[in-house]
Amino acid sequence: MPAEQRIEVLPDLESLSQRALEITVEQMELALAARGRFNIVLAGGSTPKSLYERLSQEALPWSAFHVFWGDERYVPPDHPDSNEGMARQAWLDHIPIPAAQIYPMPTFLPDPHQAAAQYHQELLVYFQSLDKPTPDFDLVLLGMGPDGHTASLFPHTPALNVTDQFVTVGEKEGQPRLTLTVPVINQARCVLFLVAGANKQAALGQVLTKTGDPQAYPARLIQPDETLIWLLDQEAGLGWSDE
Ligand SMILES: O=C1O[C@H](COP(=O)(O)O)[C@@H](O)[C@H](O)[C@H]1O
Repeated sequence: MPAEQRIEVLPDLESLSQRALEITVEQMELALAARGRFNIVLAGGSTPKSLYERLSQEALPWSAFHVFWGDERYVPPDHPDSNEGMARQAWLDHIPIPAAQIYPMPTFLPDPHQAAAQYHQELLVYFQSLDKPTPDFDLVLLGMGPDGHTASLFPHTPALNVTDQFVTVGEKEGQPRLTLTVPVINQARCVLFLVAGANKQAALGQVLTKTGDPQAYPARLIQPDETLIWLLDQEAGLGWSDE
């Protein structure tokens, strides 16, 4: 159960993205004040694109950013489905984050299991250099699909139950994807869900009422100890508000 949990419903995707920008900057400020760097995990899919475009227009202390991904389709970065490619085009290509502080998932390797193991190792080495045995990200951005999946944690798949790795192989319609595992996401200081569109309403009902089976609605598995924020647009969040 998160120490702080809230749901905010915004009129549309643009206002949701603006609110996500404000929260990202708040979390960045907290992280910089406490630890001098900001470890952020990016979501894929379509919803975060407008947030990334807004970030590209900001003047932030980019040299303190360390950027990771929560999931990736097993395609090269110049493929239209690539989460890395989308984030670079919308945001990262336009601001001076040092290249060495951007940590894409290694989809260039022939075997996704090998890639998951390599990204696990990259995270282990990075966080050990900060004296942390396991990743404790400052902010994890997540989306949610109409089926209740988040990152590439799809309903009724083995990836949901992986607890001994930071990264594993998810699968959608026979296509492999890389994904952070549930324990790693739950160890973040703040998890911020961005959910837009009427086609998410039914799954949200299962996830937010806590009645849904977590294996059927994997977003239910995301319960960080510290802060969990849901930003919903009006269409997705009809009837939802914690106020
Ligand atoms: O497949 C994916 O979709 C989810 C949700 O995407 P959206 O397009 O509905 O915003 C996303 O969280 C995940 O990263 C992505 O790979």
